Amino acid sequence: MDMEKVNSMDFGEFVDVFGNIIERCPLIAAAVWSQRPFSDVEDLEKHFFAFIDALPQSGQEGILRCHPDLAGRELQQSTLTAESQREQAGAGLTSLSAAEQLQLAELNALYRARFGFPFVLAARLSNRAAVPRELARRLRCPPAEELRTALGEVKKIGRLRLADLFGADPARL
Ligand SMILES: NC(=O)N[C@H]1NC(=O)NC1=O
Repeated sequence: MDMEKVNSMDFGEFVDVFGNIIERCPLIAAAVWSQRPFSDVEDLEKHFFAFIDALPQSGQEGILRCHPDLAGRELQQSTLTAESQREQAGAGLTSLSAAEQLQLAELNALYRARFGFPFVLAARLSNRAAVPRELARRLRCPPAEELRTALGEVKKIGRLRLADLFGADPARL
């Protein structure tokens, strides 16, 4: 895909293609469409991120709440989005032992109880051993810092998804 094609997309097509750059938040793609034309992928990405940054805290927490748990119920029930399924599988989270699943479920529940939103991590940059370690570490962070960290992970996920669509190297975005 190239930018000329993106800039010529009508609203419906744009939201179909970019609606899940931020997990289950097509509203963000809908808002970004109004800001076309985009000069390059980096510029497009900036608009997604600026929308997130401009939200009040309740909206930012809402974005986090749109994310499925890592190795959670939706993975078990095969109701994840295609992108999330691929990311979680890539990190080995679809082949956890029963004990690993239980450990992650307990940590996910503790995290949600403490912060009021699910634990979000760019699974493609992690692996099945690192996920529970990172979760346990972030559980001890102050809430304001944790919100910033979690939104940073949302952006990493978005950057990787954009890079997939454009066949780009995410490090160069
Ligand atoms: N909870 C959570 O981090 N979920 C997200 N992470 C990721 O890489 N894909 C997701 O859906």
